[in-house]
Amino acid sequence: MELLFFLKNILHYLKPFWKKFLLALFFASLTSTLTGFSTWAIKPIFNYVFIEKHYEYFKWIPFFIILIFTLMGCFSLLQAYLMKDVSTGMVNLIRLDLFKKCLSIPVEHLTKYGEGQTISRVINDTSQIEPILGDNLQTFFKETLTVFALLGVAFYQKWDLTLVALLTIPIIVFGAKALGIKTRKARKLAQSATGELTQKMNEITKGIKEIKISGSYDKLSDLFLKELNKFYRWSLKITKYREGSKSLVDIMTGFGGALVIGYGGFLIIKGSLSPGAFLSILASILLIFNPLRKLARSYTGLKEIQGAWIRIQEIFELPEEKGGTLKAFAPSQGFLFKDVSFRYSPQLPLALEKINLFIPTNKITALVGQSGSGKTTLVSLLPRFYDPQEGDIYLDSTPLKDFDISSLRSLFGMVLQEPFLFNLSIWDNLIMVKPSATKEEVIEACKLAMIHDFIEKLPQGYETILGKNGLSLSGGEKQRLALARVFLKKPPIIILDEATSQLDSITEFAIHQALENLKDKHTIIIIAHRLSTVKKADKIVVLDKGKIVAEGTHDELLEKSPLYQELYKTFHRE
Ligand SMILES: Nc1ncnc2c1ncn2[C@@H]1O[C@H](COP(=O)(O)OP(=O)(O)OP(=O)(O)O)[C@@H](O)[C@H]1O
Repeated sequence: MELLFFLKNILHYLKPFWKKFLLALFFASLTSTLTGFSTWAIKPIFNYVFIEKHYEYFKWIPFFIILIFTLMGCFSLLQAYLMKDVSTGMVNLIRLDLFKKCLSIPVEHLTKYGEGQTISRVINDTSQIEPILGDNLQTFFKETLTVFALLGVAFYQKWDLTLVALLTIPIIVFGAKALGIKTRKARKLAQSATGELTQKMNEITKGIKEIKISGSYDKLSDLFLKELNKFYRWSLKITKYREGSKSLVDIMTGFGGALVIGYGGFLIIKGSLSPGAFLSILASILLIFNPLRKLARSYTGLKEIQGAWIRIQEIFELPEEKGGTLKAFAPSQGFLFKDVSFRYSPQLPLALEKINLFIPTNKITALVGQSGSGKTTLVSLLPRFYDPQEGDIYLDSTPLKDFDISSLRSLFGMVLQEPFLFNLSIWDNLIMVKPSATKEEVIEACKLAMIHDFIEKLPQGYETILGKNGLSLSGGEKQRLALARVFLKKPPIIILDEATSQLDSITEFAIHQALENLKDKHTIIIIAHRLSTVKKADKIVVLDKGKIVAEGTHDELLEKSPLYQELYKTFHRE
């Protein structure tokens, strides 16, 4: 049942390639027919040429053999090429679907497995199944046809002798089944170890400076070695089971051959079987075991794919983001949080508790509080990166859940402390948020973000390709580019989460001046530790351990909020 479900899932990806697949099957059937024909022909040729002494035809036998084998070779090549085309195409479709799925599942689920494990599922697990899928599809269809063709010949010659030879088949079937189950488990665990290796490498490349300074080489190498050893052990087991199924068939070939020779010899002596028929059956039976060996291998291969597929399926089964049908609009009043509580997972404490808050439109609202107080979490609920477990958030008077999710997100522009930049030109990174932007608009946005002069000085200017993840830029330059994106898109709602933390005070002041000018038409939410940047905000919200403890203007809070006073004092001391 489980296998059927899996096959149904995999074969769904075969649909676009069915013509090539059928053509491949056609060539496979030609190869199998020729194999059957060549064994069937032994009897008449042997009896006619050697027993009945028509030696004048003897000279044609080598040509006949060369012709048959050349045709078989050509058909086999065509069939293998087409099958490879089909299997690679299928895996590409699976990868594309996985990629799209990753983009459409909620952030919390995507981060559940860790970056490395997720990447590994999309790239490594699929690449694991590709060669086996190609190999298996062709083996399965071609060898099944060959087995039937050879069985047909053998039964036609002498059915009872053929049945005797096939006494070994149940042993092969049960053996292959048991080994297949073990292979599936081993493949799943080997893939999990590969995922852990990718995860570790991912962490190492991200934290390379800290690792070098902390001198934690040995500890990390040990962890890496542990995963390598896991992979090594499971890979060896897979080979053991895979080769085991082939060896089982080899052993059974001996038994099958012995049975045919024993019983067949007895029939010849008794005079009820001609030597030509005996040879033909013996060739068929011995030839059957070769495709049977491949089929047994193909079965364990199928189980191997199933092991890798279980991990892929886990991603496919993750729920997708659900939105409503309403098209979102720029708020005319603002956002309202009503009794909102949120935790990242059931085991973790509340990150936000009973939040009641109004964020007015076309004003600057600032969120302040100590590290871990819930500021980033609070703003992450607005574009619905996460949904609260309790309470509701409203855009004007409509719950956020009623809006179509992508139209809701299109209202926002966000700049984070570590902005994300693509490995593309500066120009492409900028116009990503507004593909129709003119050169003048882009330059104006960059001037507002105080990055235009810097870009102009680069040898390739706006066409400069950024290093992977924008590594060639300093933290402050990345932040200014990300701010330029926001100035270019001019979205109705702008969220700046520590977006100017890496800028010098003069640049930061100039950017906040530019933001002030946007204030009348845009709702701006700022998270900042430097209180100088939020002093002018229309409303400042003070958070502490996931709760709102005070709200007001800078002056009001200085009077009434001890925590704000404390934060302000600390800031001035710094
Ligand atoms: N993805 C996550 N999974 C689990 N817990 C998280 C996650 N992100 C944040 N938290 C936890 O939620 C709480 C609030 O974190 P949040 O990032 O919102 O605080 P913050 O006020 O923005 O902090 P900072 O000023 O340091 O950025 C913290 O206890 C934090 O450990």
